[in-house]
Amino acid sequence: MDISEQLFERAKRVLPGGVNSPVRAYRAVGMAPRFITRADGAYIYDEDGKRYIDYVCSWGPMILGHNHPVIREAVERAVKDGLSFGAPTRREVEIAELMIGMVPNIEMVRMVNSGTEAVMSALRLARGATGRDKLIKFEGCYHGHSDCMLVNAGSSALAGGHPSSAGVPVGAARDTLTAQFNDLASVEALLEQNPGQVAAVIVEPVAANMGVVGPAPGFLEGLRALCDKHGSLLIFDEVITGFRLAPGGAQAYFGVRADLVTFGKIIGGGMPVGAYCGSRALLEQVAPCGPVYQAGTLSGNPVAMAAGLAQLTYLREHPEVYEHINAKGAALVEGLRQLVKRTGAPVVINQLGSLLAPFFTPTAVTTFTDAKGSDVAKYARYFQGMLERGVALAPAQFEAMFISEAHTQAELDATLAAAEAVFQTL
Ligand SMILES: Cc1ncc(COP(=O)(O)O)c(C=O)c1O
Ligand SMILES: N[C@H](C=O)CCC(=O)O
Repeated sequence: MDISEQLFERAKRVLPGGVNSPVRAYRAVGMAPRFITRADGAYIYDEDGKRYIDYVCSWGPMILGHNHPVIREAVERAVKDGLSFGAPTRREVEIAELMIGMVPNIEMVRMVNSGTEAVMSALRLARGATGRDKLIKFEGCYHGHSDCMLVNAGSSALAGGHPSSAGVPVGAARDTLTAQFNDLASVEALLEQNPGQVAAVIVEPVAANMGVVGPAPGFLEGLRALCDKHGSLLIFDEVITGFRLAPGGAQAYFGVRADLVTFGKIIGGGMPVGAYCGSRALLEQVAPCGPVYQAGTLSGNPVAMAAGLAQLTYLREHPEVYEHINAKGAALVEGLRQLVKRTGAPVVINQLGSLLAPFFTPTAVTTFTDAKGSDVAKYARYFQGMLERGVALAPAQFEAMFISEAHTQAELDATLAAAEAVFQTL
């Protein structure tokens, strides 16, 4: 047993499944997880001294690569002033101003500690503001683990076989209606069957927890129109797409306005942060201004704000980052598609900007049904082969690959060389 395997055995005695988040247990790829000691640039290093090109990027936050000096130094400076005050700070104002300046259609920001909290709070706000209880989400989209969102969810909930979790009271899930991603008619039908009752439609503008599936032309615009027609709020869950597709996120990238937007990941620079944002009229319904209660002991934590502020400031001052990561996404997908042609491997690769996912299926993947129909056992073999060759992909089919500013042509070439070898074995 190598050191990671030994640590995993120890971990399983004290942590459920040996981990603090299910996907990390590598169950979907049938092996023991790597235990990571450090990360730098495009690489992560494990307890056994092995180095991997990292396409997990902490599930998205590390858009500039790991251990970026600008963020590390901001955190080091912040730590010297104390770890938490439970009181307002200048940095919270600065990061909110920065986000409002970069993202269209948001006038106010409330900081929380995770993407889950951001979505849970945005949904409460939507229900409070509209006086309606029902919500529409999409099968295979993941919005964190609040009760009402663990209904037909994606990500590890799907990979682990529990898209609708045990422990969610019937009452908490009853008002969550499920539609199909890229199928406007399924949304329209639910809105018509529940007239005047749907508080919000929540969507990942790019579905990135069923692998990666982009919105079909007109899908997001159609959701906007349906929400307007039925008086429901449109929530973009931009925990993955926010500050990744573009500085203004999916709203800017696709030119569609959302009423509420949730963020996480990138806005924390690697620290635990989430936020929900929208118009002044909506956000002023939140306590202490309005009747929708939401609070947090560590919300707006000064160290987390320093990391997020440093990362977002860097992104605002270096918009070329987006050209770079999107071009690298396009180059990687092009290289992989050529390999698919050459080797005849039955693989479809979806890509939007710096988000990618391979599906082991011969036909296009544009819906959740298509994604679910791909060969997950083959994905597991692909993952294992790539890891052996020093490339760390998401350890489950229903996740995204993330490209950072730190990935260079050398890493892309090494990734393609590894993929060529692995495709031949599948
Ligand atoms: C789109 C989306 N929303 C919400 C979440 C929940 O965020 P967190 O894991 O920070 O709670 C995630 C990821 O986990 C996500 O990908
Ligand atoms: N798909 C999830 C977030 O985007 C993966 C992170 C996790 O569940 O630990």
